[in-house]
Amino acid sequence: MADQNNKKVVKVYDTEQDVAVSLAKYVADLSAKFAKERGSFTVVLSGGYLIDNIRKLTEPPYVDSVEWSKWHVFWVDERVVPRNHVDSNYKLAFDGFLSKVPIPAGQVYAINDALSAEGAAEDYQTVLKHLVDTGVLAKSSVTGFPKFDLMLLGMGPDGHVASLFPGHPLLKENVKWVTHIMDSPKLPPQRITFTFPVINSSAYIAMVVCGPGEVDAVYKALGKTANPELLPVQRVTPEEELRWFLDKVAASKLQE
Ligand SMILES: O=C(O)[C@H](O)[C@@H](O)[C@H](O)[C@H](O)COP(=O)(O)O
Repeated sequence: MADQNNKKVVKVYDTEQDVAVSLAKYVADLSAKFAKERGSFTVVLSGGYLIDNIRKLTEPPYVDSVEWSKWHVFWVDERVVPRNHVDSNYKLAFDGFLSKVPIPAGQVYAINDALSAEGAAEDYQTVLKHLVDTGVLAKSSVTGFPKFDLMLLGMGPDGHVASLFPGHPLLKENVKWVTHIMDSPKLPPQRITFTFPVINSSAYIAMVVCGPGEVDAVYKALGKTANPELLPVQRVTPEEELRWFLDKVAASKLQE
């Protein structure tokens, strides 16, 4: 299924293993493209199952063939906990991915865990502004917001992406690049998150959803019945391509 108008591609694979294989190739191809075109590759991670879904990148051939030295790694959202806490998205990514590939430590932009939620969001935005000024991070000529090369996102059962939850006032934030939330319905409650203008200024987004937990949300987001109130995930419209990676279980209602 491909929709040229809004640059959305929906791919359904038999198993989660097939998703992981295809996702690794997709990421590696984009890494090669941006390393060649821009000399750097800016990749945004989320928490949840996504880190497990990208595990094939830590294995041959990718662990040897990807130009890891060009990678700059960011988080679309982070929980306000110490970096070694079990709830930390940084820890999740480090244990499952970053500790297994040779990305230079100075190119991994963790959230400052010594600050409050508000302070950490401001600090992260300052880091991003500096990287735009130095040309590591591109800037969208359409929106003026930073333009990440690739965001790797998951979706929650309520259709949330990053820490942007249904009905929450933060969905409307259109000035800040990074903001904070003190009342996240998914615990822990204090988080920092990219805003929609930043998410939607990115070049490519992979939306990775496998297993039974999000069957209804996938159907609401992609099914034929129009959903009167847009889920956060339905507001995701990157500049080049939004590609859904689903396994058959997650897509089961779509295929009825
Ligand atoms: O900090 C977080 O909670 C994540 O970054 C969040 O945005 C996640 O990607 C979705 O909630 C999907 O989570 P699952 O993959 O666990 O369903």
